[in-house]
Amino acid sequence: MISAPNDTKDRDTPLDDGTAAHARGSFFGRRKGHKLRIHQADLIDNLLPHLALNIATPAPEQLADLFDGEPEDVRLEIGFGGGEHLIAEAQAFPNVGFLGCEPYVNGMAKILTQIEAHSIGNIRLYAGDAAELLAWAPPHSLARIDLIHPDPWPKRRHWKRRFVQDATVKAMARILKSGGEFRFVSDIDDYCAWTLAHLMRSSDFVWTAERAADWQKPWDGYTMTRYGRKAEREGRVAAYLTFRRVGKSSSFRGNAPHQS
Ligand SMILES: C[S@@+](CC[C@H](N)C(=O)[O-])C[C@H]1O[C@@H](n2cnc3c(N)ncnc32)[C@H](O)[C@@H]1O
Repeated sequence: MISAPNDTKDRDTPLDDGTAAHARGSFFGRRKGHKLRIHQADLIDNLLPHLALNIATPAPEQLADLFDGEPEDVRLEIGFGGGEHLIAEAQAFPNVGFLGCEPYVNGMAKILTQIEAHSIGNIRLYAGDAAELLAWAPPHSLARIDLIHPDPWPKRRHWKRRFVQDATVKAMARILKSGGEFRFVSDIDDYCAWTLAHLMRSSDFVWTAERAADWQKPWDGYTMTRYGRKAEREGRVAAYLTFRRVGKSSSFRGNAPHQS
């Protein structure tokens, strides 16, 4: 069964500092687009259940246990869209386990097609709101979180819909290992400034850039996504921001079931 996005009102959440409130409302986009082709619908029905995370049950102590073999690290990509970047990373790093989160069913169908075509074994999927996944994952369990061209919500009255909020920054800090990375890409200047402001006022992260080239150029081996290509075509330049998780989180001690 596909693990449906949970209604967090009806279950205990590990966090009570605002992340739960955000989890009730972090996804504002479309869940469905054009009708799926027959094979895509078949993959949703028959392949996705084998790869889907079931966040209604507690997370394993080690996220590596979700994968065959012993991945050396586990990473998460939030809102992978058509999955171009996630597929390329999973192929480039076969010893890493990847969690991909995307509520848009047509994106999920696209990535399943690629997973099947290339027999990729190191991706697990969640077809819901990433804030729920952040609340589910055990502390210090991820080496990296990627957020690539998130929905920009440019109007001021919609800023609260942006994925980057103080609560999600805290939630990411909780589950990233010390030294782990949060990578953010956007071609919307205002969202980049917003993200810098949110991450820099968190004592859990430092921005790693030392020179302009560090945020003006993509990382080595970076695979451009559909939205990245669209931005380039339309003349918008993306920024590539890397934040490193520093120290150990203390904000969540005492109220998280998964304590290290
Ligand atoms: C602008 S698209 C970018 C897709 C892809 N990363 C790319 O660069 O082509 C943003 C994606 O984030 C997904 N998204 C939005 N809110 C989300 C959330 N709360 N959790 C997970 N994914 C989300 C949307 O469904 C959409 O596919």
